[in-house]
Amino acid sequence: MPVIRATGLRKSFGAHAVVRDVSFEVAAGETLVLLGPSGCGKTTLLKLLNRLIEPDGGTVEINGENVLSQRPEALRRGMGYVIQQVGLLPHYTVAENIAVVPRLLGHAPAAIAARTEALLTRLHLPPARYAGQLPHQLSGGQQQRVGLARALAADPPIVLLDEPFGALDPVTRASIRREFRELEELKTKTVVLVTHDVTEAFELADRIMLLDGGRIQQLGPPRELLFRPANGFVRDFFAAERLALQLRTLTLNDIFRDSTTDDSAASFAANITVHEALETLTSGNAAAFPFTVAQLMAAFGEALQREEDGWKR
Ligand SMILES: Nc1ncnc2c1ncn2[C@@H]1O[C@H](COP(=O)(O)OP(=O)(O)OP(=O)(O)O)[C@@H](O)[C@H]1O
Repeated sequence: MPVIRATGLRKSFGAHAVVRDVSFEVAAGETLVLLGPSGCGKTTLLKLLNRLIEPDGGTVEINGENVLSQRPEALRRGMGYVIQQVGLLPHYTVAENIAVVPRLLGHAPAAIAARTEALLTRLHLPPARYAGQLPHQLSGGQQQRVGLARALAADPPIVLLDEPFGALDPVTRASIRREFRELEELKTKTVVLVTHDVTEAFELADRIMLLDGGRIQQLGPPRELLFRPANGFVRDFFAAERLALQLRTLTLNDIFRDSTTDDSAASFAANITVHEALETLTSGNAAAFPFTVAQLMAAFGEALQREEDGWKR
């Protein structure tokens, strides 16, 4: 049974239809990324899941139960929620901010303290230094980490994230994203994440839902949207970053799979991406793999050709 099942969701503001007949499922432990241009309805769709917005039509079921049969407060406590503006309480310390939901749930103070400490440590905010600080004493990136810690504090099985790295510069954004991806805490959770950043979507998603004008244009694994676009909108949406996305999507396994030039794919981690291998090879570690940059790029070119041919067939 899917953890989240949305069926025929519709929402208008006045005459403006913002979400139009949207249906999807999210499996346990899956990360679904809602992607699309500004105003396409991503945030509205996310808020329909935790009843911050009620639909005009359609249903949302969480673990098979219609959300309308649950009290909104109870529902939201089972779903961590991170908003773009972080929304930390300015007069609460970092630790107090993180403890808000566990306190509401009546968790024991000692358990809350232990959990707060563990989360701060994992998010690279040493508790001895940061637990007692106020939000305004932190950088934007640190505040967003606290926002994430707060969403995870009560250990909710579902986490909803609306542009969680939105306020950051690109470099900080990329590094926090890496930490986020490696966070043990999130690997077991069902995550729905909103972004308009294509690279972010490709790095984090198990599946991407690309929206335009309140409708799903395509829903599938990143490589499917890239290599099998369902329509012109999908193709155009990724056009500007196509090569970068292909480098991040194809793995060594993919490009050396049918290759006669190299059959030693098994001798290295074949599930790393071409992008990662290139970074390693060009950062002074030329002996890291049994192939050169030129051989890697040739194999990559051949793999792209195979994908294109497969598409034409
Ligand atoms: N409460 C509201 N009242 C009226 N219109 C709204 C309301 N909330 C959202 N809208 C409109 O609905 C449309 C979709 O908004 P939404 O925030 O879901 O888009 P989004 O894809 O998340 O965009 P962004 O990436 O810019 O945040 C927008 O045109 C917005 O102006």
